[in-house]
Amino acid sequence: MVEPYPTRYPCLVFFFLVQFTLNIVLQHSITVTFAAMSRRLRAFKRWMNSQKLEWSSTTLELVDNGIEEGILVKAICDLNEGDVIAKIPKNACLTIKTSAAREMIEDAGLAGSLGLSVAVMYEKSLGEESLWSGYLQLLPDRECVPLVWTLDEVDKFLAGTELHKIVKDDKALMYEDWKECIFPLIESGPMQLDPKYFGAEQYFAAKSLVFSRSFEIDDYHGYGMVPFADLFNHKTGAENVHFTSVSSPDPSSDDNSDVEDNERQNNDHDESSIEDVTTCRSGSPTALDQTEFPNSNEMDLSSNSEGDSDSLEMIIVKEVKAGNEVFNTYGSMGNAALLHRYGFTEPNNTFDIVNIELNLVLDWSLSLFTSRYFRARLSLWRRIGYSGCVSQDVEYFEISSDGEPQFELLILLYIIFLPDEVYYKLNHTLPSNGSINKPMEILLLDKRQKRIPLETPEMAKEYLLTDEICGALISLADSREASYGTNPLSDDIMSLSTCSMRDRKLYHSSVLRVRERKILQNLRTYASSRSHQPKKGAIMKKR
Ligand SMILES: C[S@@+](CC[C@H](N)C(=O)[O-])C[C@H]1O[C@@H](n2cnc3c(N)ncnc32)[C@H](O)[C@@H]1O
Repeated sequence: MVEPYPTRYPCLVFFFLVQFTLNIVLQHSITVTFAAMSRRLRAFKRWMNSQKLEWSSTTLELVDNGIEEGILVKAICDLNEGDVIAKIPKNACLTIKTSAAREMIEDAGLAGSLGLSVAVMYEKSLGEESLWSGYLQLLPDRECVPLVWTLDEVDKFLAGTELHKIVKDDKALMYEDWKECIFPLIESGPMQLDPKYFGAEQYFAAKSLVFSRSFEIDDYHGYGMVPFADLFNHKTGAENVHFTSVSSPDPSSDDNSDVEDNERQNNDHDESSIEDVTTCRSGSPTALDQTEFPNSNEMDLSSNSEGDSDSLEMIIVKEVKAGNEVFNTYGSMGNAALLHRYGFTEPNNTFDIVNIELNLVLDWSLSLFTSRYFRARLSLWRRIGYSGCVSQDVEYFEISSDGEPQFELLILLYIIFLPDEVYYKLNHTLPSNGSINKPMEILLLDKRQKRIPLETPEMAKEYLLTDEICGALISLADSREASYGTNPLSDDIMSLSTCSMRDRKLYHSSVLRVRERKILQNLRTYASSRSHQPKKGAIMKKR
């Protein structure tokens, strides 16, 4: 007879019972978690109403994917260019000026991202009492940017990448800021701050939110946290909304408004990075401490000056079909900059770059030339008017995602390889100071029996890429690659393919590492395809 239950296997019954109960508990806890998620969204919506923050819930859907993945914004119906999708009163933005800690922050002389971080910490410390509690409860405690990783994680995940040193410097500099500016406020400030909310760790957490979510509002408010506007995710070069803090009398009648916005945004970038130094591209990360507010958030948040200049507007700049996510752009950034500031990367980011430090060029040159020789050639390069990019006192050259080296590096290598007679001739004919009009024509003098078109760097490149220089580029790529350790790129690619995106630190640092190593591979291909000799560095007698 078959027994109704397999009582002969009591252990098995027990096992099934435990598993059944566990499943119910697990399902319940998942439901509870997501219920809590939508609760936080409901609370936020109520808060927006209380602040007269206008948006249409029949046009846009706010989707809560949980603490890890956060919120995203979807279009419920087709959205067309020019549609205003939100109107945000400036008073609803959390800034130094609007915070209850304004007096303390201003009296302590704190401004910029440091002051705004203190405002965020203060409002968080007020809990339900804060005017922004309905907004703050929606935000993660911190953004998962490398700044808030432990030092061990920074070493483990970022070794060799463009971010390794920068993040370590960030952490040290920001700790100094905290000690110098915030610790005294806890000790003897006017507001009896609770140390539990104002420690170094809380400061780093607030700073991660400020860097990843703040926007420039206007001259009076400066940068601030802009509720609702900060819910849009980023997509490089494919944004749907614009957001600008520039007030124009009537945006619809201002034909130049787009141009002006773009110019302002570019200026924002210039202020905060090294782009103005040379022809450096935009993918390079800079220490957060130096960048102040890297997020120029290019969404169109225009001051509405028709009747109420106290509000900001978000406008659709590229149509969105119903059901699709509505994206913003945080700017044109490589993965190092994206990971640094926002804690994520994009798989095929064309703004990716790798840097070759001038020191690496020096190290390579010492295998062929004396240090005196290198310094003399470097000095000629500078006298002609060239320099690399500079960040935190480090001079470097960028290699773009397709492996193309920065023009200034090619010139430096060209000068290093100039035959002595040409070098001496050049050195003596050049004025000792003052600018040189046509440096390329001077440089390529020895090659100019026939006319060489030098109107653009592109034209000149063909003449600069000698076999020696191509060999040097390959050697430099090899030296830069050594910083990633001894495992081959294929190992990194394999581990990335098996890594879950939910493991954010590992996943995004792996994307960064693989992309950088592929750029170095592209640099080798770039050099090999232009050289006529078998590659593997230039073998020369030491001069
Ligand atoms: C201004 S918030 C955007 C809204 C955010 N998703 C939320 O939950 O509120 C910026 C953060 O969103 C996330 N994010 C934005 N765009 C992303 C993307 N393309 N891929 C992955 N994460 C993204 C990152 O964590 C980033 O620091």
